[in-house]
Amino acid sequence: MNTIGVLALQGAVREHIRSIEETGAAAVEIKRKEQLTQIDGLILPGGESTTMRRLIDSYGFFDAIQKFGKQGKPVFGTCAGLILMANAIENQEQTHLGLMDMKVARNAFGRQVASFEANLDVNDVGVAFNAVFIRAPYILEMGSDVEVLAAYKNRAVAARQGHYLCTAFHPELTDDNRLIEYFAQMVEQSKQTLAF
Ligand SMILES: NC(=O)CC[C@H](N)C(=O)O
Repeated sequence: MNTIGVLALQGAVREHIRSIEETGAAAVEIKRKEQLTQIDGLILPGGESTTMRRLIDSYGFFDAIQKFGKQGKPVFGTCAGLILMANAIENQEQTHLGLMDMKVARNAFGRQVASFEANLDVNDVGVAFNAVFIRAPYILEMGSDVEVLAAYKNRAVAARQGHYLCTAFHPELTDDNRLIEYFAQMVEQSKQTLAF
């Protein structure tokens, strides 16, 4: 059985744990970096990216997560997790894990529409997702290795780069598990590849 961890320093952890379990994979809350060796894929949840970054540093996760990704193990960032994965952030000098070749804008849909839901199709995954956006970022620019999977009002809001996946919205807040199932398949494929 595959085991998927959720970085459990801050943010929407419990909802991800539930959705992972519903795919049939084992779910673990990751609170110490040593636990990363026990999982096959990692989710970086939504929350507040600057707070999460502070906690990543204080618990010594920074190098450990980068190493996890460089080993070819899948990582899925939702909302603040997407910001953590980007290698550039608009109007901000500090970047975080830099796993994906993309520049993101934070709180990008503006104050009036801080939270909203939209009906989205996600390439490779399915149609008619009820996507929940909460003070969401979007992807402004990306390298040629990054494939946009979904857009809202012409803004890229879901993308994949090899074994890295990100969404600006929160799939864990609905009971539509197609995105987490897609990630679980990425985890299964990488496990088979890495075994050889
Ligand atoms: N729902 C979310 O994860 C919001 C992300 C938050 N606006 C940030 O910049 O980190």
